[in-house]
This record gives sequence, C-alpha cells and structure tokens, in this order.
Amino acid sequence: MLYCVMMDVNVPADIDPAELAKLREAEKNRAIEMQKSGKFVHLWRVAGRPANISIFDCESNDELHDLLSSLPMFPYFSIKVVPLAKHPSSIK
Ligand SMILES: O=C(O)C[C@H]1C=CC(=O)O1
Repeated sequence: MLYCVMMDVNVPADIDPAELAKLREAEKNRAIEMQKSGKFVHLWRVAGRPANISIFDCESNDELHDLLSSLPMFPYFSIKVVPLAKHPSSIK
C-alpha cells in the first residue's frame, strides 16, 4: 500500500548544536537504510520550509507507524499521512 507522508520538522530552538548534529546524522543514516529497503520510495524537501513530503510503500498501517517511529527525529515531527488508492483515470 502506498502512503503520502507529510512531515513538519519542529526542532526546539534551544537544542544543543552538537546533539542536533548527531541527531541529523543518525536521521540521514536511517532514512538511507529505509530507502534502500524499498519501503521509503520518495523523499522530497518542501521548498522554503523545514518540511518534507515522502511516499512509503508498506504492508500495513502498523508497518508504516513502525518505520516512521524508527526515525531518530520522530519526536520532533508533526506528521500527516494520506493513504493512496488507485485513481480510475491513471494509466500506471
Ligand atoms: O526532512 C527532514 O529534515 C527530516 C527527515 C526525514 C527524513 C530525513 O532524512 O530527514
């Protein structure tokens, strides 16, 4: 099943810069691992905002939740999920 996932990133302004750098590195590594697994199909930055839009291909809502909550920066995200269904006019 495909899901469109929209994340706003809300890192506290007073976070320790060294801690933030570590968190961003861990986040990047986990995101790369998930993309290589084929579950994290697209990842796009929203231009001009600390936000991203992505497409996940998961077996279930539970699997999607497990993947999202495995991201090290998960506590700092506001996430919206839109489950995608086939459009009758789509040729793909
Ligand atoms: O968009 C962000 O900065 C947060 C994030 C989600 C995956 C990733 O690699 O970074």
